[in-house]
Amino acid sequence: MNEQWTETRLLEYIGQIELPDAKLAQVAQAHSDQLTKPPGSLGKLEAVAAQLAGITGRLWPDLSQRTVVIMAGDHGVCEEGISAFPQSVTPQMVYNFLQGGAAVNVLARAAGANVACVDVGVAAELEHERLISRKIMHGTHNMAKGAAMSRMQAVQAIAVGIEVVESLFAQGSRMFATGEMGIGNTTASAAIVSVMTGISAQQAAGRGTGISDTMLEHKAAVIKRAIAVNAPRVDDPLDVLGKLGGLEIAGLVGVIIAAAKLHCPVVIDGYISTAAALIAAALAPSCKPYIIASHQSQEQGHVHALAALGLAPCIQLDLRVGEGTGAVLCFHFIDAALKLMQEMATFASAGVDGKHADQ
Ligand SMILES: O=C(O)c1ccc[n+]([C@@H]2O[C@H](COP(=O)([O-])O)[C@@H](O)[C@H]2O)c1
Ligand SMILES: Cc1cc2nc[nH]c2cc1C
Repeated sequence: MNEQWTETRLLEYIGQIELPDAKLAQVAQAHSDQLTKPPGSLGKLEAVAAQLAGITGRLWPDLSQRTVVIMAGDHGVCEEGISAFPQSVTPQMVYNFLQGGAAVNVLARAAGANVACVDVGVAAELEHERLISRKIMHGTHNMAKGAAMSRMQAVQAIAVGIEVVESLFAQGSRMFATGEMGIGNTTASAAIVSVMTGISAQQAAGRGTGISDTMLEHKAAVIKRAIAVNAPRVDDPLDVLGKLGGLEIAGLVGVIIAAAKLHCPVVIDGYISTAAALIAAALAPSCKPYIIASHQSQEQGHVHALAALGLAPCIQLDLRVGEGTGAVLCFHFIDAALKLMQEMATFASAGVDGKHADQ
């Protein structure tokens, strides 16, 4: 473990996040308006290209080196019977990521992305040469009975995310996707989303890995109990994260914050990643313009979580696997947006009459 992070150090780090370059984003949009298409007709692809220019400070950023960071952690709340799968699947899937056989590995290879897998809190001893071992604790405590972790542990897990991204950046990565693995983490995410957005536990609870109607009702009751037992303070994101969070969710908070600090786009995945984004945005509002929402998950609370962040997802494929799958898929759209900006002819260069009837 590297040097301990204090809350003050974290807030100082957050204070260094700069706003994106709004002028360059405007220049990118003006260029887009010169391309041979009706203005705005490439929709979100145009908006993303302008956002990338603002984030990176370059009209044609080189984002070819990109990494999906998979944070793995376990959840004490599993003892309440809220998942369709046993906790042992978390370490087993970590080895699957490291061997390259999971859905996210296949999609990452197709999108030219590296996979970085981090043990931030798996409840088993893991050893592998490619594993980034930064375990804070062996899974969280059961949030239905008390705090999932201490405030200090939440800060340390955020610091893991920051340090991992700083190190990947030093190795050349310029775009990040958030991924995670943790049996039980849709319960922790739902609790966070419920507190941060004001939706009920029933609205926030989803089927996760595929639970029955009866289990879904029980899961909502567990989430409600966890919120009542812990009484998290909604205006204190570290309090919410410590009491209801997962270690991998905290790790992803750090990933988002560090990407913003380093002027890199960070593409968020499904429900768990968006719960992390809600905490990150509350802790560091300046990181919000660096976030790109990839997809809308099947988890019923996801649409509310994205709306609370003011984010619209790029795609809707009914995914609910997590791992960073949807975020990595979104890299293809980002590549497409940049290629259009760079390779399309302008009205002037192609001799196409670009005068709009209303002008
Ligand atoms: O990303 C999502 O929206 C998503 C939705 C449902 C399930 N998951 C994945 O499934 C696991 C959590 O499901 P559960 O039922 O154990 O809470 C965890 O490893 C997540 O990566 C992920
Ligand atoms: C098999 C399996 C793979 C996963 N990937 C992310 N969460 C998962 C949960 C399960 C159960």
